[in-house]
Amino acid sequence: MSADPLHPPSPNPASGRTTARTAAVIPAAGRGVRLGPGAPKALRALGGTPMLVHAVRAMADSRAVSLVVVVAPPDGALEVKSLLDAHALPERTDFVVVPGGGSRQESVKLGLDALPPGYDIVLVHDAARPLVPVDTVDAVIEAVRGGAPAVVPALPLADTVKQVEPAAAPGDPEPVVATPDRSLLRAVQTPQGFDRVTLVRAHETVRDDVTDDASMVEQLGLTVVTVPGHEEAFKVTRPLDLVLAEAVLARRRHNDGF
Ligand SMILES: Nc1ccn([C@@H]2O[C@H](COP(=O)(O)OP(=O)(O)OP(=O)(O)O)[C@@H](O)[C@H]2O)c(=O)n1
Ligand SMILES: C[C@](O)(CO)[C@H](O)COP(=O)(O)O
Repeated sequence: MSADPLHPPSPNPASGRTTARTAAVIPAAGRGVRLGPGAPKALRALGGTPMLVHAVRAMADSRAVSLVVVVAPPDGALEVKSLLDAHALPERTDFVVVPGGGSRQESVKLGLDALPPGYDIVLVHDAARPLVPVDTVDAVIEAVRGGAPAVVPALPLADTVKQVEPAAAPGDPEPVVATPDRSLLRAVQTPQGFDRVTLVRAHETVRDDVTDDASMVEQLGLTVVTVPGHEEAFKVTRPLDLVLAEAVLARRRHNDGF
């Protein structure tokens, strides 16, 4: 049968397959240098529970997610395994823990390598985004099921953005060279969702250091699309973020009657 030019084959093998199985990879091997001294960031407490446990629950809360691969600090896989065993997690979800690498990108690749066959859709979610709502997770999965090979949750920017040149000497002011059109800029979050074949190809092909997985798919020349992100999916990066995360969690618990 010859190819139909009006209906080319979908670039996404998971397209339209509402039964496609979904796994989440959670890179959690970072130190959290910007958060300040202490345990590895993913293991620090938020509302008395390690941030990583919140992030794992956020993925497992989606009924579509049946496997979560946690990428632990390189020497902390056993500790992370015990931690997950000690916390109540949904029984319908399987968990795998693997040691991570020296960069986020390496850690995600190690998580992908540990994925068993049979999962066509893969989410990549930062342990450092413990409060992402399940509706955001499900919106990402739906968009991948709908045919997009790569999907990112995104929010408009609240601040005006300036492009600068490096300062002439440390401590000197940086000259502003441009003010990009803010209406066309987005801050992207996780989970980012992918058809598995595309994500594996991106990690095998792209050698540049990048800060998110979607940009690797962009480098393959494929289209990445956005779905609405959520303010509560923010990344705990600096100390003030942890204060905000505690406040958001306390409000949720109050609203839920805990
Ligand atoms: N070698 C690394 C580095 C980062 N990550 C993970 O990637 C996510 C990205 O969040 P980020 O705030 O960049 O985490 P850190 O790298 O830990 O932060 P910092 O740069 O402040 O050390 C985190 O869940 C982090 O654990 C990882 O799995 N492996
Ligand atoms: C993946 C990410 O969270 C999307 O916003 C972000 O790029 C991670 O960047 P970081 O420099 O590792 O914090």
